[in-house]
Amino acid sequence: MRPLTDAELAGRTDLQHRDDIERLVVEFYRYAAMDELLGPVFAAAHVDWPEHIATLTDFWSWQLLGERGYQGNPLRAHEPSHERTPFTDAHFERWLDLFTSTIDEQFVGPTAEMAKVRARKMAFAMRRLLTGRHGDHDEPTEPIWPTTRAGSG
Ligand code: HEM
Repeated sequence: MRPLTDAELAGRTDLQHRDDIERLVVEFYRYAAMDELLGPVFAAAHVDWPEHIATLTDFWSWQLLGERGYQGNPLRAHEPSHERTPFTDAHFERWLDLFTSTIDEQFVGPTAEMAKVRARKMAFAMRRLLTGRHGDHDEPTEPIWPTTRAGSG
């Protein structure tokens, strides 16, 4: 990713609406799909991009804006299978690097900060659950997702 110009930095806003979340998701997967490490994972999964982008927009709109809508099971979606070898630490690190730098490139503000914190917690928790390892000492050990759905209680 190239360094941002002053004009680009000045033009950033926070993640406020579903449209912003969708833009984040689109930009993130643009980088992820082209990435030398992550790209082959998505290619091997034969990802239906319009559907995946809609699902991930639902997921992050739930996480960051509290909107209902996401119906999936993220952990199951990342389990190794006969078609997919397990993700390594390098995959998780790259995923997090790209997600964080996409946010910094496009957005600034409290929700953008929360997105980075949530992504980091979820990536470490997901890694721990999928690999059975306990990971770094300073990483969170609380449940992977907020246990209540937005609007459920
Ligand atoms: C090692 C890093 C990661 C890789 C390589 C990866 C890759 C994938 C792939 C291949 C899918 C399935 C797409 C499809 O079949 O359409 C998927 C789904 C998904 N991923 Fe990841 N992912 C990673 C980390 C994460 C993290 C850390 C999060 C959450 C913060 C996340 C959130 C999701 C969600 C919500 C789905 C959709 C699940 C559903 O179907 O409901 N991923 N990911």
